Amino acid sequence: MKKDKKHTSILRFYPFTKGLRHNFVLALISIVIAVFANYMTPQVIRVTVDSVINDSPFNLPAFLTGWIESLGGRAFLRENIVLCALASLIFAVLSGVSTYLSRMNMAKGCEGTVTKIRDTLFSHIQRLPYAWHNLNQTGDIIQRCTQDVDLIRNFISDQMMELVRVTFLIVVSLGLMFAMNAQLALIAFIFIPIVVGYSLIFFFIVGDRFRVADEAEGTLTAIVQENLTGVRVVRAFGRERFEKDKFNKQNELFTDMWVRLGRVLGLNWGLGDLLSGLQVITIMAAGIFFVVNDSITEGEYLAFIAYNSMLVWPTRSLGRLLSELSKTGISSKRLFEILDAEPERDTENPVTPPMDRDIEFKNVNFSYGASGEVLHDINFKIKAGTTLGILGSTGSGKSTLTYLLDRLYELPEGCGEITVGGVDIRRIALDHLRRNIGIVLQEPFLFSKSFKDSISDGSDRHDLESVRRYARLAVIDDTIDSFAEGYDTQIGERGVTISGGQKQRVAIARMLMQNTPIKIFDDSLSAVDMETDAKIRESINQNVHGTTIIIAHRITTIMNADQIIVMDKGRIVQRGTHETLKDEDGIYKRIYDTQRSAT
Ligand SMILES: Nc1ncnc2c1ncn2[C@@H]1O[C@H](COP(=O)(O)OP(=O)(O)OP(=O)(O)O)[C@@H](O)[C@H]1O
Repeated sequence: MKKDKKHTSILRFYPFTKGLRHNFVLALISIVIAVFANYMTPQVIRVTVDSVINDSPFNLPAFLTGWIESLGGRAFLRENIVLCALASLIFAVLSGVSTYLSRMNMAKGCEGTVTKIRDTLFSHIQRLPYAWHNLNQTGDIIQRCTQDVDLIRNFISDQMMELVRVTFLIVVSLGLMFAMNAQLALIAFIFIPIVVGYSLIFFFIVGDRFRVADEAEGTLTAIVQENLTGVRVVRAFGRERFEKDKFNKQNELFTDMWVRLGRVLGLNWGLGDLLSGLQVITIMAAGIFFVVNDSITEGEYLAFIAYNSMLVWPTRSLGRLLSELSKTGISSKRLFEILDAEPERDTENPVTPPMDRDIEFKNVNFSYGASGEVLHDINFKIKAGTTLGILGSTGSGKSTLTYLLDRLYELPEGCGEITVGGVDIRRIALDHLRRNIGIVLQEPFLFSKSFKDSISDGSDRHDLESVRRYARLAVIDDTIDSFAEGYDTQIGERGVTISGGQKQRVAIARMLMQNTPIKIFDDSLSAVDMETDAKIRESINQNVHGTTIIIAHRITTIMNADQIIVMDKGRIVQRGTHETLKDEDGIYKRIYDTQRSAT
């Protein structure tokens, strides 16, 4: 995947919060109220100890002192000491309710935002070019869409709120401590820049190690995914041991990365705890010294210790949050590497011409990149409604012709032209182009659905009878009926396993049902026996209309085509009909003779 050189900040996710920002604001307000309520309890203790139990004057804002005096002052509170406990209870309830409201609003805002991120990622991936998918490992993409999105979710739901809360806690704690005793507060404060400073150093070290660990995990996921997808090849070639070794090696590398990351995190937390412990002991000892010297009252000392413990925890959290933030930064960068990838686009003012017209390749040259040209000077025309057969050795460029026609790969300007009805396909709306071209691949992919849904592609427009009609054309009807649940039989992971040839025939039925004016069979009869191959071709010839391209290695599959081209090393080396080519010296005749003598 192309590495993003730009500074990618988590702030780039801000647009995804649209429509949910009120939830974040409410969560923020609730958190501030909760912090305020938390901080009031030590004040209640201080006033109770110093001014209700002892005789110090009420050190409170004027309006509160006035209100207490109007009730009857110290004497009234001593008689009704339960009121002091009630005040604590009110603040505890206020804190609980506000915490609940902040969590609830945060969950709404966060889950809504993450849902949008996931939706955007998924639909963006749908629109990314086929070439992008070929270049990037599926496992790594899955890992980014799950694990990295989860880290963003953690950031929004926990870290972001925590950052606000912790900053607010630190500011309020320090404010109250400075108001009570500036010297003692200064001692408490000195530790903060030290903890935050060393956390910043870890922020960069952790970020780097996390990136390496995350990439290693992406590779590990890709190995598992490849192994599961290619399970048949693994078994058939006895590659289990090789695959296991490959997995173990990557697993060890991945473990090693996390152990190294854990070591740094452990050091970070350990050092942080040590510093926090030192700070608490220092404040306790200094506080006692201040009480003995009458610089602060006992109530103030108790409140001070309470505020200091409230300060220690957020300061530690700030350090932890900074190291977590560096992980989030890496994850957001990895997600934006996907989101910034250029999707497939139509040209300006795309056209939607009729597609049941002649197809023409004119002077087409093509390469997949640095690997050299795979198509050289390709010229041919398929008259509308006729069939073109393509024969050629492996790697001669047959499939590339169909990729270009379907614009799975774009033919660059200056590399020739492909037209349908005289219109350059680069000007045709992609959606229109692909809706009008049906392709069956050699190894078709079938989703885990019933036979009926696989053939009708889940569309409700088709009843069983019409599905059956296309299954018959693809000579798969009898096979489907032989399953106990017939057309409702589930195929794939949760259902029956069908053979390669059966898969090809289901895919052919699916394509025929789409009834596209252009149909491509890319070596899609390779896994069926010759007799079935003949039956399928026969039924298609008689019942299906439109322009057809058949790529095959078997002469019998293409021999009835209106014209045949023979490809070799990216060039058309022969063209004609079966009748002309079978007698012409060249690849076609050689293959024909070989295959004829083998039957
Ligand atoms: N996505 C790709 N990236 C780079 N090179 C590719 C890509 N796809 C195919 N090629 C190369 O292009 C050449 C033509 O491949 P293509 O699949 O078109 O051949 P083919 O004639 O269809 O082969 P086969 O009969 O084996 O399916 C081959 O050398 C192949 O390695």
